[in-house]
Amino acid sequence: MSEGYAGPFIAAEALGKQFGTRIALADVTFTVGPGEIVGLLGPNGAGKTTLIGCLLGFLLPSAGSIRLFGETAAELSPALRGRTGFVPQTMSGFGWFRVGELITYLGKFYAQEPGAPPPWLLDWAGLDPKARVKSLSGGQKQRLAIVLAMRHAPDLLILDEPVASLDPQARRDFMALLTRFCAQEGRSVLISSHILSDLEKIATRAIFMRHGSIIHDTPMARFRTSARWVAAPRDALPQHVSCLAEDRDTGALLVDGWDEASAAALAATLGAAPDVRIPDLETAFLEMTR
Ligand SMILES: Nc1ncnc2c1ncn2[C@@H]1O[C@H](COP(=O)(O)OP(=O)(O)OP(=O)(O)O)[C@@H](O)[C@H]1O
Repeated sequence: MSEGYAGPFIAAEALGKQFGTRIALADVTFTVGPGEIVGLLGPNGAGKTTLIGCLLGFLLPSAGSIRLFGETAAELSPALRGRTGFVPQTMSGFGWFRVGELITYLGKFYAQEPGAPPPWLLDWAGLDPKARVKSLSGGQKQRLAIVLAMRHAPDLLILDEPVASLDPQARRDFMALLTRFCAQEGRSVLISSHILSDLEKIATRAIFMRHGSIIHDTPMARFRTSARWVAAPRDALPQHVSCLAEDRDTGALLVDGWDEASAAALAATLGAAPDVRIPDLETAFLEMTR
């Protein structure tokens, strides 16, 4: 990132990825700016891990481009790599290292060696620095992966299903920790998770993926104020309201762009006030990605 760079931290443009004939990503375009906590939502096989792989330069795009801090992701300079942190789905390897040794050892790979992790991060993780990595439980290994990704105070943190093996208390504490991390001016998070109640609390934006494509990208503030379940026929919706999905059980429509004017217009069309409900992220997700 050149001095004074003020663009998005992540910029994907018409990104595509194929494995042989299998299309894992198709025409994915989005940006993530400073200060955003972006939740990446999608059912199994939607392409989240592939997208993260392209972001980290582990996978090369088959089409389009993906840039971090303005530079091609796969050719990121060591200095910019040091401004990112990554938490994988599972941490493997390094079994014979002791926790403290591994933290010190991996610090040596940075362009500028970071100091020891901040005490609040180590307190959260609660790991014995003398314990062998191979002796840690799945949840403890995940805490270690989080310490390793955050120890150098990266500007951009990318997390692929980071909380699946954390217990409820550790998960809750981690979500608070992420919010605290982003409160530092200008830091960003891209987090893929199936625990939508967590994302609902901390994300500032949600990107919904299905079959390798983005099907909806919304600020959470907009989702809260203008996404609604509305009991009405599709052709009765006011023009400025778009339909995102239909609840197969009740027939209600999930709409975006709902406001007071929509309610008045629809009531006039139907001759009665429609039944309108506020969606949660999980039910919206289930109907949109079905
Ligand atoms: N190395 C690979 N070779 C072939 N196909 C692959 C490879 N990696 C991923 N895929 C395919 O690409 C698609 C997207 O997979 P991906 O792992 O990105 O999904 P995901 O959204 O992360 O899923 P999950 O929630 O289960 O982790 C799937 O159809 C998957 O089978």
